[in-house]
Amino acid sequence: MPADLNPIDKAKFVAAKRATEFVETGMKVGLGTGSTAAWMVRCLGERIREEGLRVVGVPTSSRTAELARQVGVPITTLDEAKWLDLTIDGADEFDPNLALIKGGGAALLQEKIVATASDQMIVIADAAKEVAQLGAFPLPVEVIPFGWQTTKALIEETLVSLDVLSRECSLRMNGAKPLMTDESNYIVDLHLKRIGNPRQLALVLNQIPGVVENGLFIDICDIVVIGHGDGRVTVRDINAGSESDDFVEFKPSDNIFADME
Ligand SMILES: O=C(CO)[C@H](O)[C@H](O)COP(=O)(O)O
Repeated sequence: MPADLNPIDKAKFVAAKRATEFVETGMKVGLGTGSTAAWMVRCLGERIREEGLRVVGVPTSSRTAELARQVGVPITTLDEAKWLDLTIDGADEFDPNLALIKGGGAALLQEKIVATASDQMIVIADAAKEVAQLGAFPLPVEVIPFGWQTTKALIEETLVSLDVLSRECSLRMNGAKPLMTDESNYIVDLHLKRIGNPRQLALVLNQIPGVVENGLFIDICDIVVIGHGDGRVTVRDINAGSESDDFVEFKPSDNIFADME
């Protein structure tokens, strides 16, 4: 077991742990992807073992599916579950309206499908992910491999016309080869100026032939749980217009690190 976590991982852990308190027995839960979502899956596994919580998860990536199996979270497919009570996922950036940039872990397509098929989406993030305006984090766009260079050129043309392009878009690589998503697509990362109108950009991008989905999540996230390195957690609910702070005890059990050994 790691002796201790660095402040960022601690912040991710406490956000994840606090968010799992929203999960009740009998729920169908979308399981996000990424390092913060991985803590949430581990914390859910712990609640299943220790409290007998009964849930079924729908993973948003093959990586999350593997972790869920390892830590004892039962999983099913979205087609089987059809509609979910809750999705808990990480984000690369969130703004004051809880618009998000996601896809740093290349799972944005399944993440958007699963979150949209949920009554509620909770984002878990360390405080560094909060921004006044989206756009510092490169915006991931999933494209089909066929003609990807043409698609990329069309994306850049569109970004120039909207005056948001900062520099040339890049194809995400995995070593010497293009990174392949779980759906066998590519990811093009868009390097942008700050995004003035994320809703417009999301719509325009998805109209370009070859684009499968973009990493802007607009009007999908309901609650953000923000973790801080000292164990403080802020819960912001956009629909209720509320915000509250509390502390989550940082006491991960030895078991929770089992999959990391
Ligand atoms: O969108 C995602 C994966 O596609 C992740 O949720 C996002 O990249 C945040 O990851 P992390 O929690 O590791 O910072």
